[in-house]
Amino acid sequence: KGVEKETLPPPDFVRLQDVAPSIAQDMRYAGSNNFTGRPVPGYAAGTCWLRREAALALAAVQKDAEAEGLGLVVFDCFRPQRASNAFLAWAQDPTDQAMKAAYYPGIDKRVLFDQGYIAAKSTHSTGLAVDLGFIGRDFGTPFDLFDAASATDFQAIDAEAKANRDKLLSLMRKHGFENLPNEWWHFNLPGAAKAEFFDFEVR
Ligand SMILES: C[C@@H](N)C(=O)N[C@H](C)C(=O)O
Ligand SMILES: [Zn+2]
Repeated sequence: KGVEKETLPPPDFVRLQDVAPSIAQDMRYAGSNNFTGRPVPGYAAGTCWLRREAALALAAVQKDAEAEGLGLVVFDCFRPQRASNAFLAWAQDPTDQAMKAAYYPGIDKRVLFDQGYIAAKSTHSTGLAVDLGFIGRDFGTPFDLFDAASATDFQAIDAEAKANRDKLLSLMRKHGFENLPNEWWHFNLPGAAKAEFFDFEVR
């Protein structure tokens, strides 16, 4: 399917804040604390927008997490197509290595797309995908560390980090999400790859 050029969120998109206000939001692409080192085009604000079904499923995950003394924090939600386009341009610019040490120390940025760490047409642009963790918990690697150690079932991490990955995976699966195996933080609802893609600005 093509990308819908919308200026406003479609009616079946909601702000996560309106559905699950206790979920923390640390929307990394709206600021400079991300692998590009600067705010990403399309994120005018650090607001988590999702399709209603994804937001409701995430609210159910949060309820279960809170019952175990945990709290979710989201790092990315809906991602406008123009942001993915900017990621592609960034990956093709070898002169910009400002964030290499922090985000892709062992890999050439030009192969990040081929190796599946970033998608040219991302499920995030359907509003059915989310990047997240638990507040204050160690997952063995930081969000968006593009490295083999970020694979969800990577074994050579300490027991506490492994337990946190396993707990996040089981809670997300319980409420219908699928995980991207090479990134412990990335989840989407089934069918996201074939859903409609959007390009409205995040405000
Ligand atoms: C870039 C990372 N946070 C991510 O979401 N990766 C997947 C593959 C995507 O871009 O859809
Ligand atoms: Zn993601």
